[in-house]
Amino acid sequence: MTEQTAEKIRITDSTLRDGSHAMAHRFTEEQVRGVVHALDSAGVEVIEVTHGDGLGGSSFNYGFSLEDDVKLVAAAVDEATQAKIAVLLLPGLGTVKDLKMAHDAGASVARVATHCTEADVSLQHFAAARELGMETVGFLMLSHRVGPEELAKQARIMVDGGAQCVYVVDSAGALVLGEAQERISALVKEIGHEAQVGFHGHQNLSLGVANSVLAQQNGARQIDGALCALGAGAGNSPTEVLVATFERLGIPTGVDVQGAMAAADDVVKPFLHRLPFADRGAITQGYAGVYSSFLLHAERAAERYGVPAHEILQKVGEAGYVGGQEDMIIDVALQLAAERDRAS
Ligand SMILES: C[C@H](O)CC(=O)C(=O)O
Ligand SMILES: [Mn+2]
Repeated sequence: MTEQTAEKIRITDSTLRDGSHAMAHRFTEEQVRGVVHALDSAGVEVIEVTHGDGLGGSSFNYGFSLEDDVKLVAAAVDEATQAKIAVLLLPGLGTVKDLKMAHDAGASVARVATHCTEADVSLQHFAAARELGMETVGFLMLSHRVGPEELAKQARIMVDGGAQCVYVVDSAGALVLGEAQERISALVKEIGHEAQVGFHGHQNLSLGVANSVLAQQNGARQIDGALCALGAGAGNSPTEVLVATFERLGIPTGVDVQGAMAAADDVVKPFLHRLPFADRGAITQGYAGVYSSFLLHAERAAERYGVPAHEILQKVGEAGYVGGQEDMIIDVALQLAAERDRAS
């Protein structure tokens, strides 16, 4: 083991939020308690618990949750001894009222997510979160869609609005090494003296962990992961791999590597029906820059209309659809089915 003298980074585990996409939002209270107990015991400091699309996400368009978000947040808070419980909120989907209810249930970190060019819609949610005394984190989704300078300007808007950290969110798993690095550097330059910078990776091109290491080397101090990579698309950077890799690099995370590996293998793996995997659909998401949470929606449309999921995702990428436009997946599937019928 290398001697650890570098600045500590904070791992936020999103198994119980990004993993909700991969679980079709079917987490039970028992699963939430088991995962929180294991992560908390391993020393993970922040655990995110919400519907995959955040507070208020349970709906026809995004998929209904099995259990109410606030009930799961309360269970997570009850189970944790040291970890803070975070919630995600997409303005317009989740409201300030939802945030207050999550706060009343014990959530202490508010992560407010917007499309990478729409930071201004987060302002009232940051103000409300700060007023509630919550820690605030901004999430700039689909960060590959704009260049580093524009992304840094959006991060500035979030920080001026009350964000204490802003994440480069590689929602499509599309950022390739230097592309992640230059976005992190631009944010650190713009907001680094006032706020932290974070990185949220997806494994569609299998670069989540490598991009996270580059993010840390370029000044990111908060990094997201999920046990067994459980997340949308090919999943997130696996928490257990992140902590093992950072330990080998001499970067302290405060997380016990054996504890994280046990949490993945003994707690999460047994309830998974399918392990996140870079199959043709997920790779297409990274390659064509498609929002990872569109995967299951595309697979369902593929089955319903008899067209390949990867073809739907390729077209969705070409059209540039963003989170919230899940209904367009059906539209694309119908167009492909019509083309197929004309051709035959
Ligand atoms: C709502 C999204 O799933 C947030 C996220 O994790 C991402 O964009 O990636
Ligand atoms: Mn994600």
